[in-house]
Amino acid sequence: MYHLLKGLHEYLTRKEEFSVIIIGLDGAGKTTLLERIKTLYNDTPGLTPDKIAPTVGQNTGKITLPSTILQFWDLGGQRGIRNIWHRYYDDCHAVAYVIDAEDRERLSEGWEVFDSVLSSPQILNIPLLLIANKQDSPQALSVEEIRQDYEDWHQRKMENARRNVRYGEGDSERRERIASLDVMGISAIEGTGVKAAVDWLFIRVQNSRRDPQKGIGR
Ligand SMILES: Nc1nc2c(ncn2[C@@H]2O[C@H](COP(=O)(O)OP(=O)(O)OP(=O)(O)O)[C@@H](O)[C@H]2O)c(=O)[nH]1
Ligand SMILES: [Mg+2]
Repeated sequence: MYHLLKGLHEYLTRKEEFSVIIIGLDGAGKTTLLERIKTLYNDTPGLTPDKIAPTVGQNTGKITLPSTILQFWDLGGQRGIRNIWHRYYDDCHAVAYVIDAEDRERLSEGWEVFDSVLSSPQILNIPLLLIANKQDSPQALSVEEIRQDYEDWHQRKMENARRNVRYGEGDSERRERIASLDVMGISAIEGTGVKAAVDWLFIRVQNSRRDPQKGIGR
């Protein structure tokens, strides 16, 4: 009887686990965001910004929410490391793509990389959030400006590629995705907007079609 009740209790209090990957160019603030999430949700605080070095490989962090565990995978964004991202695509349940909204010079590079992420078939149907980080900086572009900058960049790319048939392949799906793209502004350093972004991921992974038991590393 004890085992039966224990089993029932475990079943009823079982938490589904979902994997979220955090990607974006080097210096966008991904690790600062991960550590901020840990500080906001866990008893043990994450690292303070002065203790964070560029990521070579990955960092992980887990938070527990009602009926759900979110496992974050913060992947290094340096050029030579980006080619490992795709290994995580098959088994993740959501993608957070972080943009440095302050670094206008690297926005195009950020969109180029973002565009290649969007064209990956493995993550076509999973929730994707574009995060405009560093909103605490007076130089940062706002959420609306970031969205506009991406749309302008994409428009230019389409015009340049008109004659390139290959770019047109699968583009209607990508356009659909862009039209419904959610962009949120945060400051990983100050913590503003971070809970709203986590809420977005939490709600969206619950509705995602991918099997929660499948996650990365399982
Ligand atoms: N002003 C401001 N600076 C930030 C913010 N988030 C991160 N930074 C700074 O941006 C720099 C890069 O932050 P990281 O978190 O290491 O960036 P990353 O995206 O993890 O970089 P890689 O690990 O190389 O891919 C650091 O100097 C951070 O302190 C923010 O919200 N506002
Ligand atoms: Mg990092």
